[in-house]
Amino acid sequence: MDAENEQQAAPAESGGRERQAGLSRRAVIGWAGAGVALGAAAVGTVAAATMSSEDDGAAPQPSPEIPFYGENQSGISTPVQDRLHFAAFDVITDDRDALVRMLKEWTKAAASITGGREVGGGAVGVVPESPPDDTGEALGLPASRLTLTIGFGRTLFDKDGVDRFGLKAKLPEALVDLPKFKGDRLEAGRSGGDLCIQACADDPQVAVHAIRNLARIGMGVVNVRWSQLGFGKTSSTTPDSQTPRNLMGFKDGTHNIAGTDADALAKHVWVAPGDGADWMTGGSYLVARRIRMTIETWDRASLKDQEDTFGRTKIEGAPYGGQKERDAPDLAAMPADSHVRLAHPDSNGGLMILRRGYSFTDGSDGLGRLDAGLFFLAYQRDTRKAFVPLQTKLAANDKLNEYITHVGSAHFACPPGVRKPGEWWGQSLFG
Ligand SMILES: C=CC1=C(C)c2cc3[nH]c(cc4nc(cc5[nH]c(cc1n2)c(C)c5CCC(=O)O)C(CCC(=O)O)=C4C)c(C)c3C=C
Ligand SMILES: [Fe+2]
Repeated sequence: MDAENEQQAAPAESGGRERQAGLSRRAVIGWAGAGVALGAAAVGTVAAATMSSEDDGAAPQPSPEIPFYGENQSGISTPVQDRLHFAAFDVITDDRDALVRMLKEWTKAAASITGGREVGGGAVGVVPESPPDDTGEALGLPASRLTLTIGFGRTLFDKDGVDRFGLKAKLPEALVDLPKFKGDRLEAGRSGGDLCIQACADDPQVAVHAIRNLARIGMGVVNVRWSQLGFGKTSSTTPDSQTPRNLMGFKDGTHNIAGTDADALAKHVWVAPGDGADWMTGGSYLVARRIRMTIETWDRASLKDQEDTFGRTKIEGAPYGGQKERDAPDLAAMPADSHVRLAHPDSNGGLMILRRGYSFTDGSDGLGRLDAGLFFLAYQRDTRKAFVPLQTKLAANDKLNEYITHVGSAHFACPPGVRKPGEWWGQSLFG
C-alpha cells in the first residue's frame, strides 16, 4: 500500500487491521488507469483522521468516515448524514446456520464499505468468470460518513407462534407489537420485517450501494420486504449545526437528544444492564413510521394555522412565548393541541426519544398529489415507555393529524455495537 492509500485507509478511531484487508475505492480508480498519481500525496498520517482524501493540506474537512466498531452501533447517536436508504428484510430460510453465516458476511462487508473500501474481492473480482463481489457503483466515491445500523424484528423470534431460529426465549419484552394507534392506515407492504438495515450517508449512491450489496450477499437467506429512500434529514443530533427543515417548511430537530449528551443517551436511548434481555445491553429500540403528509392541504393552510399546528414560528422556529429557536418554550402559550406542547418532555413526565428521520418524496400518487412526507425514525431505551405512550397521545390529540397519515410501521431491536474485527452483527443474540 502506497503512502496516499495508507493515509486514506487510516481509521478515524478503530478498525485499522480490517482496513488493511480491503482496497480503498478511490485507490482502485487510480489503479484502473484514471491517472491518479499513486504515492503523490505525502501529508502527515495524523491528518488522515480529520481530513478528507481530497484535501491538499489547506482546508481541513470533516472525516469522511464514521467508525464502524464501538460499544454502540453507529447511525444512532452519531451525527446525522444527508441521505437515507432503509431496508426491511424477511428471512426466507429456517436454517439458523445459514442466517448466522450471512450475518458474519454482512458484518465484514459493512466494515469495508463504511470505511470506503470495496466488498470482498472488489468490483473487478479475482475470477473473470464469476460475478464480482462488489457491484461497483461506489467506485471512486469516498466513505461519505456511511453508517450501517442493524435491527431485529419481533418476527425473527416468533413468527405466527413458530420459533424458527431458537430465539424465542431471547425475545425482549420491550420489542412489543406496536398497538394500532388512532388514525393509523398501515399498509402491510410498508410495515414489519425480520431484520432491518438503516444506511445513512452524505451521498445517496453510497447508501444505495450499501443496501444493494448487503441484499446481494443475503440472496437465498433474506428478501427485501420494503425499503425507503430519504433525503433532507429532519433532525439533528448535533445541536450546534443549523436545524434542517421538513417538507412542511418548519425547522425539525430543534429539541432532540444530542449525540454528545452522554447522560441523556444513557437515560433515554441505550439499553442498560437490568433492563431485560441482557444481549441488548448497549443497544436501542428503533421505531420506523412512514408518515404521509397531505401536502396540498397544508399548502392552502394560513401561516397562523401552520404555526399553531406546531406551536413554533415558521421562519425562526422560535417556540411560542420565545424569540429565538433555542429559547425555552412557554407551553401554556401554545394551543393545547399543538404538536410541540403535546410532545414536549414537560408534558410527558420527562419522556424523550432520539429522532433521526428523513423527508421522502416518491413521485405522485396517481391523483396528482405528491406522495411525500416524513420517514420518522426514533431510538429509545424502551419503546413501551417512550414511543407508545407518546404516539397514543399524539394520535388522539395532535392538530398535526389534520395533515398527516401514518401508512407504514416497524419496530426493531438494534443490538450493541460490533466492538472489534472478528465480532459480528447479532453475536450477543446468536452467540
Ligand atoms: C411519536 C412521536 C412523534 C411523531 C410521530 C412525530 C411526527 C412529526 N413531527 C413533525 C414535526 C416536528 N416535530 C417537532 C418536535 C417534536 N416531535 C416529537 C415527536 C414526534 N413527532 C417530539 C418528541 C418533539 C420535540 C418536542 C419538544 O421537546 O419540544 C417539531 C418542532 C421542532 C423540534 O423540536 O424538532 C417539528 C417541526 C412532523 C412533520 C411529523 C410527522 C409528519
Ligand atoms: Fe414531531
